[in-house]
Amino acid sequence: MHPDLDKVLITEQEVQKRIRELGEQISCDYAGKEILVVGILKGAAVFLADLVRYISIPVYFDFMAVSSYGAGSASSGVVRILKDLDRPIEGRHVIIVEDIVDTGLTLNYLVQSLQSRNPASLKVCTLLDKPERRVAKVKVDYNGFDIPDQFVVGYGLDYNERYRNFPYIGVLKRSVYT
Ligand SMILES: O=P(O)(O)OC[C@H]1O[C@H](OP(=O)(O)OP(=O)(O)O)[C@H](O)[C@@H]1O
Ligand code: HPA
Ligand SMILES: [Mg+2]
Repeated sequence: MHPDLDKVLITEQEVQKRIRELGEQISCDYAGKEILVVGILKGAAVFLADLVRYISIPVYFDFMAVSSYGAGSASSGVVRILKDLDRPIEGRHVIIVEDIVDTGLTLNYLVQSLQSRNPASLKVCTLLDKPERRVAKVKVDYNGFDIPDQFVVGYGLDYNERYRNFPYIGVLKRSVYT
């Protein structure tokens, strides 16, 4: 285990097993259709890359990059689009793919933005959900794991852009970020 971590919260094997289940569930739910997965950069890139390999129906990719900014480190809920989708999504079955839903502010904004573009359907798939921290009410359709209110890194999740490459989810030591 990396020395900056308190513990491994979800092992590589547990992550992979759960992503396989999510991919199979999505393939079953959308059988006979094709889907567009929208990855939210940068955190969701690792999850999306693994998830799509467990999806057996036709799947297209697009990506968005957003930045939330506010006073200090707390998200203000004001979200700015840094990179928008390459193409319109009207009439398509869209799944937003996130690594984590924390306050829900980012996702709340994204759902509103994409819903206004008239997709045939819009769902949300996240690897991690921290329900205790929720500020904005958002509906999550596919969730890998509920996790406690601890700062986690790995498998796409960063602290100051570090640790995204870990194949597992770990709890970062407080001393690293205080
Ligand atoms: O529910 P919220 O409180 O809005 O937090 C969740 C968002 O924060 C993280 O992104 P971040 O802004 O750190 O960008 P990154 O993916 O590039 O790390 C994460 O990937 C989600 O998009
Ligand atoms: O626990 C977290 N870790 C990394 N990035 C995050 N963004 C929201 N919550 C987290
Ligand atoms: Mg981040």
